[in-house]
Amino acid sequence: MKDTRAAEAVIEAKGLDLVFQTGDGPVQALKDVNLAIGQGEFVSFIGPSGCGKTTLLRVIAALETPSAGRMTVNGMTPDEARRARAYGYVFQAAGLYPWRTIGGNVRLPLEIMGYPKSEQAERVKRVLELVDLAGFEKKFPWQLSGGMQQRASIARALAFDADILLMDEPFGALDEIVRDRLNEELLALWERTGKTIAFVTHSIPEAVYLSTRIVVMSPRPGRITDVIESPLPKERPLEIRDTPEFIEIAHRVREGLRAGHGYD
Ligand SMILES: Nc1ncnc2c1ncn2[C@@H]1O[C@H](COP(=O)(O)OP(=O)(O)OP(=O)(O)O)[C@@H](O)[C@H]1O
Repeated sequence: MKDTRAAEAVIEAKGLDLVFQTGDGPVQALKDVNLAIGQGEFVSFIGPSGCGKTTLLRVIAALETPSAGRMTVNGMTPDEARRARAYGYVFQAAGLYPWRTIGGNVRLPLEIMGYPKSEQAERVKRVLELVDLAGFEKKFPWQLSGGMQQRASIARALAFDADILLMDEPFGALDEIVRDRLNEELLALWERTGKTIAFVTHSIPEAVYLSTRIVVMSPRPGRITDVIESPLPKERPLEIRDTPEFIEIAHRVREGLRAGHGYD
């Protein structure tokens, strides 16, 4: 599939293959993945379990090494990009350290990276405000709801102000109402900051609501089967999900999932 964004791509995969050697033989987690993500895009990856969504995100983050092909992040290798602090990573579970306060958790990457103390404090304050957690700095994770903990983990990923945010099913474990709210907040944050976001989800409505582009993947071998552009405006109240345009894109995503081996 030809991609016109290649020229200004911040994340670019070319002919990417990744094979895991397991006790049961080789597993082709990614096969011939070609994709270019442009500056400021919000790209979701959707597909059934085992289609390689997490593996692809992990390749971007230098946590997995491809068997063939090439991944570049800001024109660098993923490992160079990691060292250049090109991205923040948000996992499915909030993964906060229970013995550290919310502020202490958000500050951790800044401590590791050796930011001066005064700048640490200033950044922690700013990102907690950004995710609407001002005033919760001294609380411990167990004193916060699941949704608030996930917001704290987003704040932690934002703390060093990377241009790229990698998010692996960050809201998968939350109930629908909390998830709706965090979806709205994430969109507002994306609009305010202009970051490039790569987002893994199992949810069709979530993918359609959030994304400028939806990448549909299929398993065995893990590959991209469809890429759907969203014509929805940047400004998206939750009610947009009832519009014919939204329903039409959701339908196309569902069809894409079906064509690539059934989702339901
Ligand atoms: N470290 C590993 N060793 C061996 N096989 C692995 C490893 N990591 C992933 N796999 C396999 O690679 C394939 C893709 O896995 P991946 O976790 O990327 O899929 P996914 O689309 O994110 O799935 P899910 O939606 O369940 O999280 C699966 O078959 C998985 O079992």
